[in-house]
Amino acid sequence: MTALMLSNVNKSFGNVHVLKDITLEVEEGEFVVFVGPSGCGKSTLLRVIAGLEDASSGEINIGGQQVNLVPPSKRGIAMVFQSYALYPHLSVRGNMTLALKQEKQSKAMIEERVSIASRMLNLEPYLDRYPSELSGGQRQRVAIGRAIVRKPKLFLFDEPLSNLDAALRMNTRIEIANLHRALDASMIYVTHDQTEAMTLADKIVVLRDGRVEQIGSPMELYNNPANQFVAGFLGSPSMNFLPEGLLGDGGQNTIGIRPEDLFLADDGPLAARVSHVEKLGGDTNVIAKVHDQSVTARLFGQHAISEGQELRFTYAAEKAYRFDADGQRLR
Ligand SMILES: Nc1ncnc2c1ncn2[C@@H]1O[C@H](COP(=O)(O)OP(=O)(O)OP(=O)(O)O)[C@@H](O)[C@H]1O
Repeated sequence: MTALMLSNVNKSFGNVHVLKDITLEVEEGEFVVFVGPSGCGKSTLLRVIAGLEDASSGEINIGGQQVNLVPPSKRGIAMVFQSYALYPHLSVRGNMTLALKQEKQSKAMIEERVSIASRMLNLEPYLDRYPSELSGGQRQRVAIGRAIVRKPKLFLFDEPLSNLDAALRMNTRIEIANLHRALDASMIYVTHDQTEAMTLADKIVVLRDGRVEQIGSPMELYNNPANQFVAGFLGSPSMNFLPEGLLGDGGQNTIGIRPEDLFLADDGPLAARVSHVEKLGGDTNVIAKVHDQSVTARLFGQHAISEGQELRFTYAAEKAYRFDADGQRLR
């Protein structure tokens, strides 16, 4: 069954058209990530799905039911916000049980659900603490616990990890992946962070300026981007784009080469002058100028390369992407 279906959803604030004809599906049990640059409409789309904003037109279907006119609390969804949005005057247990109490669920059922969720999230020692007595990571786990106990048909996460430091982000990312596996729930997750998108998603939806640019599995999008925007958006460091003319091919198109597909070669076609080197230990990122174009090469291992050095790079022809003047992929 389909957990969520959006058909031609539009949203305008006054005369600002923010979401443009969004059509997509989330299958039951699927983990779908929305990515895109700041302001492209990710949060607005999530809020329209949750019912916190009304769609201006189009249809929203959750678990087989059209929900355009159904209030948020009746949509069978639970949302986890970046800001956690916990009630400061309620304990962890109080925060986790509030919605169930409001739904007048039985005491035994509430106990059982809190017990299962707090065990899953390692929150058992903290049930009687208040949010102010918890770390950022613990607060985020409470916010997730509060969503889990409601057994929603669909989980919505709005940049849940962006307030955490790098190490905690990684741990929490792994916890969310484990949680998804354990709950077998349908989840939609908004993020800026492409590592989160690539590692968590069954399916990524790339948005740009309120439109869907491409939908696919992380590897489909990485290996087969439909256009220059998607090619440049996924991958870190980003894909290099060079005018075809620079590579001696004479055409007017743009050639895309990923940093990991550039290699040092004395007779390589790309003559470059190194402008910056990032030594990461396992890898070395070399940022260099080819004529006036900046390119980044990600070389495996450690290299004695320094600023100002002249190098030549090569690449395998089958690893090069071609885009026309409008940024559409040429095959
Ligand atoms: N209530 C509102 N009234 C008017 N414009 C709004 C409102 N909410 C959002 N917008 C506009 O809609 C666009 C999309 O905003 P949204 O917050 O959905 O983007 P986003 O992709 O989530 O961005 P970010 O990654 O920066 O959080 C922006 O141009 C924003 O200014």
